[in-house]
Amino acid sequence: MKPTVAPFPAARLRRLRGTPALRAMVRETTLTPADFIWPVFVMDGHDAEEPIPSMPGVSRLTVDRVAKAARRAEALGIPAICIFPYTPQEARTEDCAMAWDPDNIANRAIRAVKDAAPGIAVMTDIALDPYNINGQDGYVEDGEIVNDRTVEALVKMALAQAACGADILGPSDMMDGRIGAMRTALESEGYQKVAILSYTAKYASAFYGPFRDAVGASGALKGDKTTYQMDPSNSDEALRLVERDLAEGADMIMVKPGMPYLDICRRVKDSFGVPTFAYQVSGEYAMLKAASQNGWLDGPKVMMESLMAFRRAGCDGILTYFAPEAAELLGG
Ligand SMILES: NCC(=O)CCC(=O)O
Repeated sequence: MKPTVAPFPAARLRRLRGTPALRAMVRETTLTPADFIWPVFVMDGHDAEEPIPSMPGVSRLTVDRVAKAARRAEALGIPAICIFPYTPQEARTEDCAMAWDPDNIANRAIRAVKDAAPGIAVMTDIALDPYNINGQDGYVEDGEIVNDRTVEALVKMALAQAACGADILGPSDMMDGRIGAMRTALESEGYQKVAILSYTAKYASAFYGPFRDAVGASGALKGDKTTYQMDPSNSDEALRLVERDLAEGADMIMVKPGMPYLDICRRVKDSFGVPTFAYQVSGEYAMLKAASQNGWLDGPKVMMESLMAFRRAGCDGILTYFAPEAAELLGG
């Protein structure tokens, strides 16, 4: 559609920007607390939290405090919370068996949230990195991240999370074939209602640094993730991945990181029209927080502007550490 514009002065585009009422009338994009998924970090212990220095305002929470956070999310109108476990280095192993232990910290948090706030959708993370001795998302054999053996482990992890009541599984590992393998296993084990929000276009990004501090992976990670996460130079490849994940049974797809990849969000939404999410990752959060703490940016304003940008780029929702703060500002 080509907009019609009369010649000046018949057309003065500033007319509709003249007052708050006129601006509200012609606003094209909306942002509400229902657009957010709130990622939270869970750690062992009771009634405690531990601030994450590289993510000002974000703390790791014990399971009981995650349950409290879920009640807060519910009160604010945030529909979903996403759980990430913190694992100390000494608890990481080569076989990653803790990943599918029904009593690992993430699975205990899923159950606690379902108990405390049954109206909230619980999303999980599926990848081996929180449990892996070398911080990689897959098993490492002779220096290589192996695909098929990793997928078998991820399926076990998915089933354990589904058994604990997870509503949305978030495979973030970028192995090939994992969506199909999980979907088949979920169907055959009676978990037909469990949704998959696939981390489909997940780029090998330097913006994940603070997250690795948060989950205890910074010291653990050996090498990088460039043999499985996407090359930041690529865009067509993201569309092939979306097509593949949808064909394998993903219900929703994600682009990650967010702000530097809004072009990908727009292409994905325009090409497929499926529920599309973006992850405003830890580094994006840290940049905005650090600049606002220094007085270089207006924190609340850049937060809201950045979140609106995701919606304008076609995203149906945003995983963001700003979720509670933004929801409060929106009057949630
Ligand atoms: N699998 C989840 C992540 O890698 C999150 C990254 C971030 O927030 O930086």
